[in-house]
Amino acid sequence: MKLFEAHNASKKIDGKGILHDISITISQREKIAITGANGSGKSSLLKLIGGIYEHSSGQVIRSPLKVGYVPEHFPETIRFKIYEYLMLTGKMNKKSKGEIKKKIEYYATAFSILPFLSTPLKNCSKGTKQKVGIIQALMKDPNLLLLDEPLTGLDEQTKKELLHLLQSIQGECTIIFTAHDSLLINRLAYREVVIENGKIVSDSTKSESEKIKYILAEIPSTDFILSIPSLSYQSRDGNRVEIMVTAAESDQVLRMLLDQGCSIVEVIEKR
Ligand SMILES: Nc1ncnc2c1ncn2[C@@H]1O[C@H](COP(=O)(O)OP(=O)(O)OP(=O)(O)O)[C@@H](O)[C@H]1O
Repeated sequence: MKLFEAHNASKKIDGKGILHDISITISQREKIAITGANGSGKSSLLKLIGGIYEHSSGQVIRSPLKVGYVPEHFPETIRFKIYEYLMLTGKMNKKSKGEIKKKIEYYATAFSILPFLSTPLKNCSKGTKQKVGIIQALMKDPNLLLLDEPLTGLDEQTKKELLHLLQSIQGECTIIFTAHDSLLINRLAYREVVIENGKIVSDSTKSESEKIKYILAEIPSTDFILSIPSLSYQSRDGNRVEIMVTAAESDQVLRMLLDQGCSIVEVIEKR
């Protein structure tokens, strides 16, 4: 199902052309990275897709969508504690108090921010603020999640954590994000749209060898995994880990795991 179509759409603000001749079709469940240099128009394209910017000319068709939008910068002046802020955004989405409480508890646990729920947002780390930004968007149960540079300024560990959280968002949700960070572009997106001076200059889907695979393995100890810095993994129950690799590198990693006496439980490709 198509979620968004633009045909030669342009956007001007105060007479200045920001986006030019944008033609693009986006379908349900896609995971798209919008990349390009600073000031090229990435955020503006994201806003056009989400309906935050209306087009000035051309044609834009949007399906009726619940859009969750995570801005690049969390407003620094918000005086609320995390819990209060999420309650408030939940109420703005017309959810019942019980439902909001349940969702806050669920996402605060999943995003490991339970201990900070009573902390004022302005005192939180950038990573925690970013998680809160994503939670407020997810609480809408969006079918389109838009993230503006979600990993910028975070340390490597928090980047990996957020990557896993974004990958674990199940269902029909379409995710579109702007990024400079190769981690998110390589590991989350299946399609990359490159923008230059407000124009789309490339729109490509990953080849089979670039697709991501997940290896679920039982390992004697995490030391071996930790010794490979580029490998991204998440601990599962007991001594199980889920390791994320590109299809091209999966055979080599499988061999390394077997050499180390690990047993392979499952290898899956996720979309
Ligand atoms: N609301 C606005 N008012 C005026 N100019 C704007 C507005 N939004 C975007 N622009 C201009 O449009 C151009 C593209 O901006 P945009 O934020 O979309 O780029 P970007 O690729 O996301 O940049 P960055 O990587 O630095 O975040 C810039 O020249 C910017 O100044």
